[in-house]
Amino acid sequence: MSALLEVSGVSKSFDGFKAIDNLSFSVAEPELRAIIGPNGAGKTTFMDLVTGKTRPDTGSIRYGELSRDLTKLSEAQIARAGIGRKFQKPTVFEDQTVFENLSMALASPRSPWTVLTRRPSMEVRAGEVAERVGLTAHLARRAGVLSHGQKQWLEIGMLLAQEPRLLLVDEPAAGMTSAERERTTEMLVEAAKEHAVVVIEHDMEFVRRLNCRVTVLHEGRALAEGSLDHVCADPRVIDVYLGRPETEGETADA
Ligand SMILES: Nc1ncnc2c1ncn2[C@@H]1O[C@H](COP(=O)(O)OP(=O)(O)OP(=O)(O)O)[C@@H](O)[C@H]1O
Repeated sequence: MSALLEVSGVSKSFDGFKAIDNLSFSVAEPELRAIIGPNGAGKTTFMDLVTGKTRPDTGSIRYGELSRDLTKLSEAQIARAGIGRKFQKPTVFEDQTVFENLSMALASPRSPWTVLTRRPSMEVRAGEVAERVGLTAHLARRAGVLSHGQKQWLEIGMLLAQEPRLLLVDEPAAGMTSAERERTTEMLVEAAKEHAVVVIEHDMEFVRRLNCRVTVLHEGRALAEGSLDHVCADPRVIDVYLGRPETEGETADA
């Protein structure tokens, strides 16, 4: 495993308020990483910085073998470089079928080398992606009639179809049933065998099932990093996020 993304000494202020404060963070390829932390810790801002939606005041964000500085690239260039982002709310084309949604995503691969290689047909590839996200039986259905969880899976599928190297996923479990949450963890664990996957999540059971390295953000800094058990035992993490057992247990502030 080598570092795919290397964030070094990044700070970002909004009207004098430091949302990200000298943050350093790296992710390997492949790797599954969870980011947890209290509201306002800077988790979304972190994703905004990596995807070019927000520019850092200081620091560098390097990516890939050529260590390209993402702070110099546009959002579109960053997406084309293989960084996919899933926002909290699903954004699928509700009037199109699952197959059509996946086909549209497949038609615009992010990685330049995918267009140079001979590819199986759209039907085959859409079928493969649908299987990865548990939607094989729903290919002909309109996306609008899917459950919330299925829409989230479809969007994950649309991102996977574009063959990202780094996938950023913001609170995928929100609003899902427990069965859907379980299926989603399996999906992300599977995806992280090939890609770098960074997941922001408040649901601690979900994070536990991801069984991966966890970074705790607090006031724009990485407060702790390691296994979930390791960070959960850190008194600083208990103070700012988990709360003492007699008050909140592991529920955090979801
Ligand atoms: N565009 C902006 N303008 C002003 N302040 C901002 C902006 N974006 C973020 N902030 C502030 O930066 C801080 C970090 O916000 P951010 O949304 O990154 O936190 P978060 O960890 O994602 O929180 P949550 O868990 O609630 O989503 C917050 O205090 C927020 O109000």
